[in-house]
Amino acid sequence: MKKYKAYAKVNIFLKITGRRNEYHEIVSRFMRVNDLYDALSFVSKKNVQAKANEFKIIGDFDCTTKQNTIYKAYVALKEATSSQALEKLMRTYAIAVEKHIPAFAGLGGGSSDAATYLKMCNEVLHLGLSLNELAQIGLHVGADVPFFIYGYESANVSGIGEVVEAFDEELLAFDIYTPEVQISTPQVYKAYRESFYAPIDGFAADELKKKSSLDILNELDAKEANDLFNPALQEYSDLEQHYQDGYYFSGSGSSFFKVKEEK
Ligand SMILES: C[C@@](CO)(OP(=O)(O)O)[C@H](O)COP(=O)(O)OP(=O)(O)OC[C@H]1O[C@@H](n2ccc(N)nc2=O)[C@H](O)[C@@H]1O
Ligand SMILES: Nc1ncnc2c1ncn2[C@@H]1O[C@H](COP(=O)(O)OP(=O)(O)O)[C@@H](O)[C@H]1O
Repeated sequence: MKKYKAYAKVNIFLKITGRRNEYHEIVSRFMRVNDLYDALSFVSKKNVQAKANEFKIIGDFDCTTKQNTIYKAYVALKEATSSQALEKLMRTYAIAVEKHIPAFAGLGGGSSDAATYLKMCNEVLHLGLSLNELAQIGLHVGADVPFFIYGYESANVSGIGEVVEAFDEELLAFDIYTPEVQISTPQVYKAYRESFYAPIDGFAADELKKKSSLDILNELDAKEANDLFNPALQEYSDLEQHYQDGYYFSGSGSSFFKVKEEK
């Protein structure tokens, strides 16, 4: 069976521009991590231990099936399309995931799996959904899902994650370090809101959106580049000891990254 790659991402910069209900509006440069991905495939239930009516995910996860973003993507797709063929597909096949992207890492692993699953279903079932439609469905699963639906190597992402604009630049290679600190995204946003709230204005956001990722990383330090780094340090005191000079913080953490040095 064909294998589909679900890439990781890093946030080159992530700035808050305001609030929307329970969410925060952001402006962020997302870049794909080309050498870090999960691999997803459909596997016939004849070849695995699974009940006919069970939604079966095979893979190394620390959450239940109902909590898995892939299952959430299935539910969202079913609601959006009422597709009988989708239900039939998941009665016949399990979804196998070779998990390489660490969880709780700020690398978007769960969101990328969900996006890839939506695209796989669209392809094999000939649902004919556009990328915009898939992104809208995916947004119900997580704010990072639309970026992975569009599949750009680099993009400016805004709103709460639903506005994705391709950014034309060279794809960078990264050294990534993921400390074993289980960071909760909602907790970090909450700490930002309560202790660090200082949204940037539209002019500053536009300036950032125009700059290449290399220029951003040359000009800003880790705290300037990511508004969620200070709140994450406040909430997770263990994080400080893992921070090394020259590294940047991805999303709500816990991963740090830097551009790979050429050998
Ligand atoms: C911080 C970022 C940056 O890329 O990603 P990660 O570091 O988690 O990968 C995203 O903004 C996270 O995206 P994601 O992890 O998909 O968030 P969701 O599941 O949609 O939201 C979880 C919770 O985080 C908070 N949240 C999320 C996104 C956002 N723009 N504002 C928020 O305040 C809300 O409290 C929300 O209920
Ligand atoms: N397909 C999935 N892959 C990874 N984690 C998942 C998935 N589905 C649900 N989760 C849960 O989501 C949380 C972490 O999400 P993940 O996307 O890996 O991290 P982050 O949002 O920090 O990038 C954990 O609670 C994990 O159990």
